[in-house]
Amino acid sequence: MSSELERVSGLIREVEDFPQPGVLFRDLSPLLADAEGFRVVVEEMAAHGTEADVDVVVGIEARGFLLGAAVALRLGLGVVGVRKPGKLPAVAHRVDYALEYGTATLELPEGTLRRGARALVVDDVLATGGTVEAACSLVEHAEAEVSAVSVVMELAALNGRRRLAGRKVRSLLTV
Ligand SMILES: O=P(O)(O)OC[C@H]1O[C@H](OP(=O)(O)OP(=O)(O)O)[C@H](O)[C@@H]1O
Ligand SMILES: Nc1ncnc2[nH]cnc12
Repeated sequence: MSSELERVSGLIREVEDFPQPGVLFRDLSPLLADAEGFRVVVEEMAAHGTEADVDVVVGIEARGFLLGAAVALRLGLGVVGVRKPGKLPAVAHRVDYALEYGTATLELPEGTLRRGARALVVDDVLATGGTVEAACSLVEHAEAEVSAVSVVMELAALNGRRRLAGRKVRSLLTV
C-alpha cells in the first residue's frame, strides 16, 4: 500500500451495530470529505481504469456515485449511475440481490450503456459482493463488458471475491 493511501485510510470510520446489531459498518464519508483522501482514492481508482482500458464508468448508489463521477472526470469518460429502486424514469433492467444486512435492488438507467462498452464498476465497499455482482449483471445485460471492478475497501471476512470469480477486481484497502 502506498504511504499516501495508508495515511488516508485512517479517515475511515467504524460504526458498531449499524445498520443493525452485529454489523461493523465501514463509513467512508470522512475519507471522501477530506481533500487529500478523496484525491488519493480517486487517482488510484482512475489508474485502475486506465490499465483496464475502459471507456465508461459505472458508479453504484450511493457512495459509488461520488467516486464514480470523479474517476470518470479524471479519465475523460462518462459516468452511469446504477440506482436503488423507484428513482429512475426509464429502467433498462433491474436486479435483486442480498446484502450483509438484508436485500436490495439495483436498476440501470435506459439509454446509458452502448453495446460493447468497456465498463469500470466503482463502489466504496466490497462486502459480500452482492452489490457489485448485481451491478456487473446489469452491465452485461446491456451487452456491455465489465473490464474491471474498483472499490476502496474490501472486507475480506465476507469473501465477496468468491462471487466475482473471473473478474478483474482491485481494492485499495483490505481489512
Ligand atoms: O458487497 P455487499 O455485501 O453487497 O455490500 C456492499 C454495499 O453495501 C453498502 O451500500 P448499502 O447497500 O448499504 O447502501 P448505500 O450505498 O445506499 O449506503 C456499500 O456502499 C456497498 O454498495
Ligand atoms: N460492514 C459494512 N460496512 C460498509 N458497507 C457495507 N456493506 C455491507 N457490509 C458493509
